[in-house]
Amino acid sequence: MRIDAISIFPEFFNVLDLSLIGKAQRDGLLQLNRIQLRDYAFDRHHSVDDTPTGGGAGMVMKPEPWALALEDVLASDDAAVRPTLIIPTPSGEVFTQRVAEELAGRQHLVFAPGRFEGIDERMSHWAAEHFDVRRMSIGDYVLNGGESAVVVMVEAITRLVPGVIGNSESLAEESHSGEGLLEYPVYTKPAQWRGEAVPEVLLSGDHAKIAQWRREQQLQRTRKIRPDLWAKYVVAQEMANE
Ligand SMILES: N#Cc1c(-c2ccc3cc[nH]c3c2)n[nH]c1N
Repeated sequence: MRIDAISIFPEFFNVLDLSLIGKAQRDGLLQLNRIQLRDYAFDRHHSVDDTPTGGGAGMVMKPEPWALALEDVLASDDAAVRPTLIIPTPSGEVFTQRVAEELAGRQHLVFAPGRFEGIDERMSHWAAEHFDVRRMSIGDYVLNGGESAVVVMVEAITRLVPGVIGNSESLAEESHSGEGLLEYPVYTKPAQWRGEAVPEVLLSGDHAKIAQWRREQQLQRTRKIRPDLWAKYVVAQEMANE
């Protein structure tokens, strides 16, 4: 998988060189290119923003530097592959595990995190001629820019690429995977810690009972903590039993 991340703060993505995603890059499973947007602004100050047409507070990012950067990405891409352009925005579709699973199957992802009040709308209209454009939000809260969202999405997506996570079995038991239930509580040594013991069943060696306890914990947690996910789970169970 090739990933291009264009930003006025490309160093923001250095965190992706750590841990498993960094190793996946070194192993050749992922290619992560960081691109400085200001390299595509040719005035004396390499300015990438201007005042909002129609008035209003703040500044808006000009479309031209983005188009020039994206054209360079296209020029260095395999023409047979139509890249997916992900534009982080609070007004986008919600990024979920399902979306991460979908995008993990793509060959080439390009991220365009804006700053200021956002990017001139015409950029995404132009880009739609050359990319599959997805305006994406990582949640209902407001950030100062899209770079944090890119880090979140890249981690959620790339960990699903075969070979990136050593133990792919663990993916199936995680929150929001498979049936959409929350994950069960986990414990390790010591068996007794500051007055609290590990649940007895986990020490029993009875794998069937342990699996049953873990399943019950998933159901109880999901019902208590995420009634929205619980409702979806109940409907899915009813439909499966029809
Ligand atoms: N994704 C996402 C976002 C953002 C976001 C994205 C881009 C820009 C550019 C300026 N401000 C931004 C906020 N806020 N909250 C989210 N879930």
